[in-house]
Amino acid sequence: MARKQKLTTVQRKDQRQKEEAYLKELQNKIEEYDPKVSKAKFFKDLPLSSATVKGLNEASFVKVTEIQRDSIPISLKGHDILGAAKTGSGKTLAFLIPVLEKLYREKWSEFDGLGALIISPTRELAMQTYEVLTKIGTHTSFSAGLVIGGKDVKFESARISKINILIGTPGRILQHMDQAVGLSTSNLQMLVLDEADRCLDMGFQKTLDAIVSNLPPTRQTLLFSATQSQSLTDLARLSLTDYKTVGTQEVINEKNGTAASTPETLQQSYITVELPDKLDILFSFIKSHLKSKMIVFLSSSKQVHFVYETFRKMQPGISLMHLHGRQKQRARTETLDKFSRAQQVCLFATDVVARGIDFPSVDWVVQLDCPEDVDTYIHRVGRSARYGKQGKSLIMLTPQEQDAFLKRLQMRKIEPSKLNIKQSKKRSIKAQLQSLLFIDPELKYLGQKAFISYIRSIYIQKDKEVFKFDEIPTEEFAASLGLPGAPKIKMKGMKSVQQSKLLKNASRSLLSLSKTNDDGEIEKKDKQDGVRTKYDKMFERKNQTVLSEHYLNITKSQANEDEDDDFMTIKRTDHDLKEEELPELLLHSSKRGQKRALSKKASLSTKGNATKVIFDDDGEAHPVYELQGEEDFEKAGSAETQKQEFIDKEQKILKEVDIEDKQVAKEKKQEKKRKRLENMKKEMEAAYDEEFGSDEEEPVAYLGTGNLSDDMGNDYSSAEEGEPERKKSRYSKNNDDSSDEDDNINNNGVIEIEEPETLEDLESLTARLID
Ligand SMILES: Nc1ncnc2c1ncn2[C@@H]1O[C@H](COP(=O)(O)OP(=O)(O)OP(=O)(O)O)[C@@H](O)[C@H]1O
Repeated sequence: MARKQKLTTVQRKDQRQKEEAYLKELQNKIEEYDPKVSKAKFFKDLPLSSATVKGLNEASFVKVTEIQRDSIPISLKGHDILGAAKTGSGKTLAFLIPVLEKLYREKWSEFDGLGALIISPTRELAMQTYEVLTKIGTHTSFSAGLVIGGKDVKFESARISKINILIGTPGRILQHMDQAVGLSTSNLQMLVLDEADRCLDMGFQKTLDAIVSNLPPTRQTLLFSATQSQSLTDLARLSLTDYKTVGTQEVINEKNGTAASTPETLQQSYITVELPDKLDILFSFIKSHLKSKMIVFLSSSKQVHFVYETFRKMQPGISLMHLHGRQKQRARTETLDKFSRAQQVCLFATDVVARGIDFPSVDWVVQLDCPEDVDTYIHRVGRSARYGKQGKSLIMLTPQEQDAFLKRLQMRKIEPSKLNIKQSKKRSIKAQLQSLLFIDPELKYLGQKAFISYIRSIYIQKDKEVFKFDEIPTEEFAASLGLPGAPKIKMKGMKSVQQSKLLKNASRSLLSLSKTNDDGEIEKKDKQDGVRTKYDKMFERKNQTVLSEHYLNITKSQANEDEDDDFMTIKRTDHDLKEEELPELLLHSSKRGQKRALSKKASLSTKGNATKVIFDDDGEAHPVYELQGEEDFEKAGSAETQKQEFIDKEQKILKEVDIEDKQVAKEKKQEKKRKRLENMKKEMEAAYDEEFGSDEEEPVAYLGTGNLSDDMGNDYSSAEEGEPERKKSRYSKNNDDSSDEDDNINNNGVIEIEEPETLEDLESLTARLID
């Protein structure tokens, strides 16, 4: 890069004036721009700064999409937006570009703090948005940060004050707001709620309300989704002021009931399958689409886990992956990354990736389990046929679900075509599953969990016309998973699911579900006949830790995997059941917890010393000596001897207790010392990171050069048309500091940025920028 000249005061003044003039001109262009008249085709046709256009072009974004063309000019004018456009139509850029532009025009710098807040319902979506932002923002001077949980809050807090654009999930953002250190929202210019209706479905209403109430009312708010639900309209009413609704015609028509809001390039189909045949059909489907990239949606992480583990063993001939909200963040990120890059692969997933995630070139979206509503259907199938590409979707509907769900789809103008299964292609895997589960207790256990979570998922559904709990063929379904029988789910006042069906007309309160057995585990079906295998005995044991380490890894570890914020687990919380009414699905508590519960010693320790008492005729309790006759008393020795014996005994106890107390005090002291040293170490590390940057994932990235001149494609020294130079950011990646006091202009400090391809690239880029 060319070495820059040191600027004189006059030159700098001149630059500032040009900068002012440039920004004024940009503002005028925005005001004059009429989206109805000027139908922009390219980003350069929109009233955008050259820094943003350059960043977009370098990221291969040249032509605008419909939602971008229609919404960006309105957002630039400062209006609040309720934006709706089909899946894969480019909504991310529709809100990121106005964010960058707003801060650019406000000449935002690191000293101005947080300028924009972008809230996403899932970690995956937040990461993806962050990635797009860092791609297109390379010619701006802002810092961007990602807070999604799964990281040390203190670590994030220490850096959050430097962030201009913060992207995160609702819970984690509120956590930072509550801590009131670092994160100051008083200057906030823009709030973006991406897939806001999903946040509401996941039960984040209160969190969102709390976040929004902390923000200055003067801010601009953009709200985007591919579906327009009532909850979204309600949220819009609460959080937007005088907003404009922007949507592609299809979404508006879809609302009017005249067009579907699924992409035209998506070929949609359905098949009718009895619940017990679903896995057979899925396996056959995968076997006959080995050259495809597909996502299979299931309704719970336990089902995902089970199908993934069993199908892996049956080796259908294609690479299999799984992703759900109960995995560790690292595993989730790795799978996202691998799946994005793979070409022939099958991903089993929950709705954690149903919304917003932009996987390239997905050929098939298969819905093994019926989604909870049409919106979820639209988002799931929207993982294919993105940005005008071709794609296919298949939904398996049971005869019980079919009519009602197809009716729901039809009301939204979605009419998938019926597929029939070729008998020649159909093969049953039931026997294989049975033998797999027979020889592998781990799989059997996973199967039981999958069974129960499916039953539970049907039970909690709101739409009772589609999801008919009492028509589930439980025995056949269990057999289809390879289980020897349907695990009993015991309910309060009832003995089994079957019995609950007998009471299907009883009020829901009667269906309050009780704990299953002493361990909170599913109750085993009585073995009336047959020989109990060693595995059966194993499963009957209370202490499941007898199972292998692998078992512990694949099951119990899940409980700990949610790390510090279980809000990240995708789950519907707006069903109208109370948690305690749901079938109990808990695994045994931790090993230590179990030991503690079973330990006699531990339980006695809380009860104090036992003292023998005698009850008088009135039922009053007295110490033994009070009601003892004189003769009996003297039998035990003279009063003096008894007194001495008593004193000796008590002294002995005191001594023992004293030793124990000293030991406890010593341990406490050691623990305190250890903690002090640990804190000191942490402080030193933090100070070191502050000074030299950290190897860990850094939640702050600096997007551009901080040099308006550069960003506008002009070096001041060669600027003919006088594009001005912008004030330098201390954190800009370009280290050439042309402040007049500083003679040490060092252009060798320029970091060359390759386009990040993977999340690891992005992380290392972030770390390098900080350095
Ligand atoms: N102007 C553009 N030029 C080229 N590609 C684009 C453009 N805008 C978006 N894309 C690409 O289209 C794909 C879909 O974009 P995006 O993820 O923003 O869609 P979306 O509308 O947010 O979808 P969803 O509703 O599923 O979240 C992405 O791969 C993105 O890179």
